[in-house]
Amino acid sequence: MEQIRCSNLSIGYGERAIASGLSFSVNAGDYLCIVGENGAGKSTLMRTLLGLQKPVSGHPVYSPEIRKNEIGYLPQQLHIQRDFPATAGEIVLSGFQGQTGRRPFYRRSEKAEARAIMRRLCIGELAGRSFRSLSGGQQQKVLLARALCASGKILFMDEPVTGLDPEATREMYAIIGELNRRGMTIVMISHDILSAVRYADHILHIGSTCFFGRKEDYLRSETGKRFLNRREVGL
Ligand SMILES: Nc1ncnc2c1ncn2[C@@H]1O[C@H](COP(=O)(O)OP(=O)(O)OP(=O)(O)O)[C@@H](O)[C@H]1O
Repeated sequence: MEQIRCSNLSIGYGERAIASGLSFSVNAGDYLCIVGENGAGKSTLMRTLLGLQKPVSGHPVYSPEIRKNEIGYLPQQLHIQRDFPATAGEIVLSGFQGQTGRRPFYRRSEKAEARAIMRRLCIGELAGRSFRSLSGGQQQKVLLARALCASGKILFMDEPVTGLDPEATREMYAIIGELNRRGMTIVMISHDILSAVRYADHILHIGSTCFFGRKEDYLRSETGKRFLNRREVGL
């Protein structure tokens, strides 16, 4: 089932387009990686898909079956957010904030679900710990758990493994893979092209040349070959 479709979408700021002619679709259960050079507009595209940034022209179309509270977002992390003075449990629960409206408290069912999500990510025992005392990998799992409170169907992630050590990176990819196997649609920006082509089933490459399609076709395409070669020789 198709969940998102973009036809000839232009993204940018004000009148200025950063990337144009973007056409792609995302189906239920897809694992899509968005790749491309620095500054190509990957984060801008993700924010546009989430309705946080106005498109220059065109607009993303969501299936009517997708409700806003079924879409989770793990934004690119800034150091400043990591100093947040709250417990890990409070941070995870705040993922329900979009759904509480004016209600100044969380429902018992929300608390139970937050606990269940934390247990699923093996961070249940961190609930009472201060967020800023956690390691980078633990913090990222807490932020992923927070995003999962709001994502029944689609999870958007902007470079979720940046700054993590190899072990924490492997764990994050394993968790994301497991969520995808359970049916969650994954849309991820990745700088790590080798992991992108390892884990994703679809690739959207934006930049001076664009590509959208299955991973196998990306690997055979000129865009894909050029980008992978450049990365492998460390340019
Ligand atoms: N709020 C903004 N106003 C104007 N221009 C912006 C704004 N945010 C980003 N840009 C510009 O838009 C372009 C694309 O930025 P974006 O962060 O989307 O690229 P990216 O592909 O995610 O980059 P990176 O790989 O470095 O994370 C850049 O030239 C950036 O300077």
